[in-house]
Amino acid sequence: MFEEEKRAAAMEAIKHVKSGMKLGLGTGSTTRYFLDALGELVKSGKITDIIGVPTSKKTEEIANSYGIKTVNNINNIDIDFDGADEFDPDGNLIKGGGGALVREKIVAYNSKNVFIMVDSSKFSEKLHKFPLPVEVIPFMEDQTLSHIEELGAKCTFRDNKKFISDNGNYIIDCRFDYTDTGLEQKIKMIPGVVEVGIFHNITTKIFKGNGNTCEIIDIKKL
Ligand SMILES: O=C(CO)[C@H](O)[C@H](O)COP(=O)(O)O
Repeated sequence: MFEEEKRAAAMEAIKHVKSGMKLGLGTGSTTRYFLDALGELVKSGKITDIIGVPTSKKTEEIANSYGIKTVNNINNIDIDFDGADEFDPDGNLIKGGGGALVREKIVAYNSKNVFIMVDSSKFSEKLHKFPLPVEVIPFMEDQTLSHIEELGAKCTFRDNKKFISDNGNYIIDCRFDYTDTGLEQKIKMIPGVVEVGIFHNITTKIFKGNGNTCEIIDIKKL
């Protein structure tokens, strides 16, 4: 439904890619528009010497199909390009709808700039719409879920534990009345929790599709 807006966001964001850059490569349908456009630029030789850090096996496969070099361990990533499931006016994000939140947060945290590409449906004044994804190890996982529920959520294992992340873990989708960023630390303290899909104070710019145009929201000064 919002495909035109996703594409508009990706086409605006990709203008910031320069040859020789180290890029974080996100996961999801919006980032797919970015990856396909980047792939065409690399194939045509308009952009060269890119190194990508993929945030999922799917993204790695797409990048490699275009001949983009990918690595899993590198310093000084210039720009991380990724999507989000929900964002607020301060650039706080909910991520993990595609189950890639662990690698996405590691890449974002280690990038000089984080550019988030979204369609207009992802905006909320306060984060509350999208259930908060939490990645947990497959050991005593039912107890881990119970401890998260004690914080005020209704939790379910994604696809009844049939969904397994690229890291071999389960994802729990947590429905809070609204997702206060303070929950990130409270949930991460629970033994068994690997990562929480709250991305607080990480975003540099948001590229928000609006019809066939894109609004750029500056969160942090570059
Ligand atoms: O966090 C993510 C994956 O873990 C995705 O970036 C997020 O789910 C947005 O995906 P889409 O662009 O398909 O809406």
